[in-house]
Amino acid sequence: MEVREQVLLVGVDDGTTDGDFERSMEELKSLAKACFMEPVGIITQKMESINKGLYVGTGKVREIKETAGLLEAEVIIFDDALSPSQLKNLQKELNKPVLDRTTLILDIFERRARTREAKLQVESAKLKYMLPRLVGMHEALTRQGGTSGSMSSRGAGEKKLELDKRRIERRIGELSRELEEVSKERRVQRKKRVDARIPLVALVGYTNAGKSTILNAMIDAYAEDNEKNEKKVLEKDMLFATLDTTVRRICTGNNRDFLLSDTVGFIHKLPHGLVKAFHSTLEEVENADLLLHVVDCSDPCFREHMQTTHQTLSELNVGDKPVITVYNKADKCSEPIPFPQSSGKEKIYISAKEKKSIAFLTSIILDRIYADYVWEEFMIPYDKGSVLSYFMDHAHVDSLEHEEKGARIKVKCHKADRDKYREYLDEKD
Ligand SMILES: Nc1nc2c(ncn2[C@@H]2O[C@H](COP(=O)(O)OP(=O)(O)OP(=O)(O)O)[C@@H](O)[C@H]2O)c(=O)[nH]1
Ligand SMILES: [Mg+2]
Repeated sequence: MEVREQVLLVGVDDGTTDGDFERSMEELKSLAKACFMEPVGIITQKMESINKGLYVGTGKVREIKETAGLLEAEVIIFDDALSPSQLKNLQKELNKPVLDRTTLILDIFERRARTREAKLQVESAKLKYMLPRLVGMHEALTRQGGTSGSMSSRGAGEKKLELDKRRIERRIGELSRELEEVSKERRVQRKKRVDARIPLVALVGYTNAGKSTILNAMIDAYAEDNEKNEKKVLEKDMLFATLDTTVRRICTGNNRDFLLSDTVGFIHKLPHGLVKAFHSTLEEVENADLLLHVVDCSDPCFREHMQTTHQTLSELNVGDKPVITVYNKADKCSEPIPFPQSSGKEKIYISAKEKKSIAFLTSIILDRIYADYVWEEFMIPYDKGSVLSYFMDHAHVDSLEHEEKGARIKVKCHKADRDKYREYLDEKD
């Protein structure tokens, strides 16, 4: 059996939001577990503001050191992004490896990255985070090696640090060039889709809300049997199961297809730099016609999770896109909520595990993305075959009858198409 590293978790409660702190520490526990670590204890401190030099108070540092010794913790993990000087000082005081929330998230991202783009993005984010913190990391290593103190070894250490810095800077440069290449390929793909005028719907929301489960259920409902398995994505009860953006075509028939994209989940205290690092995968969200904000409404903290998602979306400058809030896992709520049901145009309650809910969600999506579509009847003369085939390819055709003067079709088409082909409208009176 694999030996798990024992870790001690540390957090500061600044008392700003009720219940926020406990939730954050619980989440840190899950993050540590997702990195295959074993949390053996939690130390917390109530403080109005974080200590600039040490994150916690001086007395607390002593307590952490003693507790870590007692519980045989090998690593100490802090619940915030530590500044380079905090990291350096804590490492020195505690004489043990120190990690922070961001490092854990980056570590999980690294494990989960599958596509070339995700791998490049994670490596770049990690190096950018490490660069200003190298000094602290180096000092800790030198101390552990027992070579601190002598002038000659310090000189050698500084030289090594300089070399490491330069190597990392070079690699960051390479990575951003490679990412630009991948991003270009993605843009070509997107242009093809835009030209084909297929609406793009993006699933967004907190990690573990059920985004991938919804995508898979849609594939189950609307894909051919033989391609179901290869199209599906990973859904799992763990943080950040999805790192790559996957776009799938959902074929509901009658020219009412849409593309559905699954994206990386958001989390509380996700560092700004990391959101930016994922910019190119999140471009699908920026280009979406409609966002489905998936919320796990069985989670007691769902309101805070929604808040985090809203913040992250506005960081991505997509805060004003049309949104449907999908309250998912209604089957798991402690207070039963009837589902599927909608509340106004913007909110629906479903369970991704239920077929009826998926059909309901699909009809709500179609109503929204095809809101600019209108029912019309056209009479298209037989010598205008190209107009007829345009409607057959781009409109939702209800009926087609061949009459003496031409083809009579009843369709739901885009308003722009109705205006363009106004002369063929079959106005009865
Ligand atoms: N009971 C119940 N469980 C659900 C429902 N939807 C999803 N789940 C479960 O919730 C867990 C997380 O689902 P995912 O679809 O992987 O969540 P996600 O939003 O894609 O998560 P990330 O990829 O980490 O961002 C899985 O174990 C699902 O089986 C639901 O409606 N009801
Ligand atoms: Mg997922």
